Amino acid sequence: MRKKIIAGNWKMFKTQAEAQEFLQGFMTELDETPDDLDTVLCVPFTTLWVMSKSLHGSRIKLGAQNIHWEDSGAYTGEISGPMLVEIGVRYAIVGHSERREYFGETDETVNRRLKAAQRHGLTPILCVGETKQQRDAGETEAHIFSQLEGDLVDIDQKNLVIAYEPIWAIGTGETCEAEEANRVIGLIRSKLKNPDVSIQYGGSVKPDNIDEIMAQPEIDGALVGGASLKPESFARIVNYQ
Ligand SMILES: O=C[C@H](O)COP(=O)(O)O
Repeated sequence: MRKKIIAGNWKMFKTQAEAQEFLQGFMTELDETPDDLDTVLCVPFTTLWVMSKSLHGSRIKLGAQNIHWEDSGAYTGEISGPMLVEIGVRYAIVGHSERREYFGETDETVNRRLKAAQRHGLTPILCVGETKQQRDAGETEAHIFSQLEGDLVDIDQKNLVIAYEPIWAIGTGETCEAEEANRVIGLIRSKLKNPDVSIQYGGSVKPDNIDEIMAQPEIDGALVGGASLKPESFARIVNYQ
């Protein structure tokens, strides 16, 4: 059965003090979440530990924004599976378009990072999506299929989440129409071996569009950037109707 997963991706925002302040407000605003919904906060590495302590015993799960393919080694600036697992992390975003664009992530390194996450029992959230140029050129499907082909080589699809994030909708306020996101996510699902993989939509998800997004039959959740930074807006998203 497909699980619903709403994850906040804080990107490079919030100090430890700001993270704790967020949590106080967020917990107050949050309704009782249903059993089939995972709420996840993917926070910067520096706030993982304090968040892990604060979230102990709560139903909110912790996520990292990246993971290295090796368990240890001379990889300055990277973080490994054992380091994340030790402090209670459960999810790891892999292959976000910002990692692909600014930090040279390729389908091959994404594939290696996915394998590392699974090896350590973490659930990877694999991000795929097209640029505006690719969409305008009618290359959306071909691009996403090519990403999936490279990223998913020898990946166990039993412990995997995919996020469809059209790059042109990230941080722009320009949301992909819910029906269109539903269509692309259906196409992504048609390429998977396991039909029960949860597939999220990401890209300018806000309190005022989450209900329509979550009403789509193919969409199992959301990966939320900007709107996950404010307690009241992220709580409204998690409390979707
Ligand atoms: O990981 C989250 C996405 O990049 C979406 O970001 P956004 O909600 O600010 O558009």
